[in-house]
Amino acid sequence: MARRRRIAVLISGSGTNLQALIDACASGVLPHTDISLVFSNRKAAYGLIRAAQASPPIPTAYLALQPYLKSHPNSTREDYDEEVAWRVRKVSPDLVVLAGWMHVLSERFLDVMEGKLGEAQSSDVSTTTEARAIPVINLHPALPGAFDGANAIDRAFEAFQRGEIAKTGVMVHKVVKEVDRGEPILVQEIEFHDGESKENFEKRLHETEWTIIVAAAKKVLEEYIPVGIDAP
Ligand SMILES: Nc1nc2c(c(=O)[nH]1)N[C@@H](CN(C=O)c1ccc(C(=O)N[C@@H](CCC(=O)O)C(=O)O)cc1)CN2
Ligand SMILES: NCC(=O)N[C@@H]1O[C@H](COP(=O)([O-])[O-])[C@@H](O)[C@H]1O
Repeated sequence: MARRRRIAVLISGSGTNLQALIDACASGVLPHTDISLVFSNRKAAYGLIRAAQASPPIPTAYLALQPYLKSHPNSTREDYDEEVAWRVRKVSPDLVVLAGWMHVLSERFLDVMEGKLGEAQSSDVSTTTEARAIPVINLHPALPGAFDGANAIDRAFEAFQRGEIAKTGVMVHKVVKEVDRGEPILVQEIEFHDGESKENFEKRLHETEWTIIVAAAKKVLEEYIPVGIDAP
């Protein structure tokens, strides 16, 4: 009997994309798959409530950058990133999904996910990482190379209003050090409609996100751990 597949989801906000993943696991669209951790860098992230209200409830964790730095004198942002990575690695996910995670991750996070670092250095996390590399993917509301970084939706809509573009899109890509420059996994273009309100445009875009994030997770999980194959 093949073991179930595990996803860890990193969030910072309302968690509507997390909810899409929760629903996909529950409905079998993501077969034999569980979300084993929802991690937030913001205490008020509603996605933490979504996880707690899932059936069964999904374990959650929270760690924000500034409180971490205050409680760890002389620590750096990179130390924080590595701490986050060990806490995520502790649940041995098969896939890590950044779903509205609004923090740029340094290489220290990626090195831990790739299995390049040895024992956890943190006092909070006692684990020895296997060498297994864990894929990390990110949902970004823009086309490859178009509007990297934060506030991509607003920037794209404003560019359309200036007559500079006629379409934008949503992508899920592999996470690398360079923000939003990882290899695209899935891309969905979205046309702008003349006269359409920003609210309606955003509604269409978010609905596209909810579909593509599930499809991308399914694609990556199948590549790494096809259903029915015993995972490591
Ligand atoms: N190394 C990488 N880290 C992250 C990636 C990535 O591709 N590589 N994707 C982002 C997600 N994201 C866009 O998709 C994004 C999120 C946030 C920011 C940003 O400028 N964050 C600021 C803080 C903003 C805030 O707290 O409101 C920051 O980190 O200082 C840029 C891009 C996730 N990380
Ligand atoms: N650069 C990353 C970025 O802008 N991510 C965006 O944050 C929102 C999170 O919504 P959610 O918390 O409801 O899933 C989504 O629109 C996602 O594309």
